[in-house]
Amino acid sequence: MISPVPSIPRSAHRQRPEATPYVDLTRPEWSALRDKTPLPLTAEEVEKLRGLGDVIDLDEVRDIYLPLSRLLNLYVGATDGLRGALNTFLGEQGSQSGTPFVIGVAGSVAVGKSTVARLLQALLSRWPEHPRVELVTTDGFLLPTRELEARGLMSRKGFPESYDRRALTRFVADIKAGKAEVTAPVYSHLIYDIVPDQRLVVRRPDILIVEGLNVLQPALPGKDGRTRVGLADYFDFSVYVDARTEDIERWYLNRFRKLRATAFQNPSSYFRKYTQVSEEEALDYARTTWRTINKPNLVENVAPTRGRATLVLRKGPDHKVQRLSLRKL
Ligand SMILES: Nc1ncnc2c1ncn2[C@@H]1O[C@H](COP(=O)(O)OP(=O)(O)O)[C@@H](O)[C@H]1O
Ligand SMILES: CC(C)(COP(=O)(O)O)[C@@H](O)C(=O)NCCC(=O)O
Repeated sequence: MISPVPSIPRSAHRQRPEATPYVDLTRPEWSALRDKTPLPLTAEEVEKLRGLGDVIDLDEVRDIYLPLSRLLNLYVGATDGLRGALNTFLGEQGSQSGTPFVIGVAGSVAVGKSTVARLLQALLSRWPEHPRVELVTTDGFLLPTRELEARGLMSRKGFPESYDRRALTRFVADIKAGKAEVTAPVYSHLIYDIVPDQRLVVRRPDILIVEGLNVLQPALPGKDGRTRVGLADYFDFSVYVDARTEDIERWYLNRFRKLRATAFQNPSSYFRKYTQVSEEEALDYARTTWRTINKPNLVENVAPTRGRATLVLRKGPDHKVQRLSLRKL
């Protein structure tokens, strides 16, 4: 008689480690790597970081962002080595040089992308191997207000369709190709629109940081159904800044409250009207914007790209990074 195949007890299924392309680290595990990081921060550099105008806890810089700048420094060197190997293989047809290392920084509105990107720019530029670090935010590629209005997209600002995605991809492709000078439009939070007649100029950086909500979105297929080259195809490394949605909403409302007391007071500010009403009325508007625009965009478009990042930084309610997931090679 054939004996039946023994069934695997349910508990064994549960214990089998889940296959994942990431190595997960707790905050203490990651911050221990700090000791292996050359270039500790000098007092002068600490002052410079403070000058960025962000509320940054310096322990957070030492524990999280300093080791991250070391990891990125290693990646830049290793990518140069790989490029050398490729050039050797391709010979005449290869000969790529002076190609900048491109880092994408993704995440929800108000999760802290700009703060992370500015910190990385400051920390990475301290390394003698790559002193020229440029930072570009994707808002420059939002369609101008008149175009958003014409397409009925004013309440979809930040959604993938509110950008000129082709121009954004071309911009990064040109920088990656080593073009001497590449320009981009400029967005102003003050006027809530693209600034006419102003361009941002990028001249052959060692590292380019591209920060924006949708930088990890795959390209839409072409009309012929073929896959197109997308922005993320040009990234050498990407960071997804992650946190609980309720925490992000709170940060969004806090930032709105702070801006109401500062930048919105400017007579040219698009949001000046919210300084003329009560704080509660102003916050009601911000809550509605969160509920109808930024949260749906996070859920539908931004969060689904998390799994494409090289590194996921998971923040706690106080903005401190609690866990990190780093893609294995
Ligand atoms: N590490 C941090 N510590 C404390 N506050 C932070 C930190 N990072 C961001 N914030 C605050 O959270 C809010 C959103 O950050 P910001 O970088 O403007 O987000 P995003 O660029 O993703 O919209 C801002 O008010 C910012 O000052
Ligand atoms: C300008 C943004 C779309 C972010 O752009 P990004 O640089 O991430 O491409 C966003 O900050 C924004 O203004 N969203 C519109 C809804 C709101 O006012 O919060």
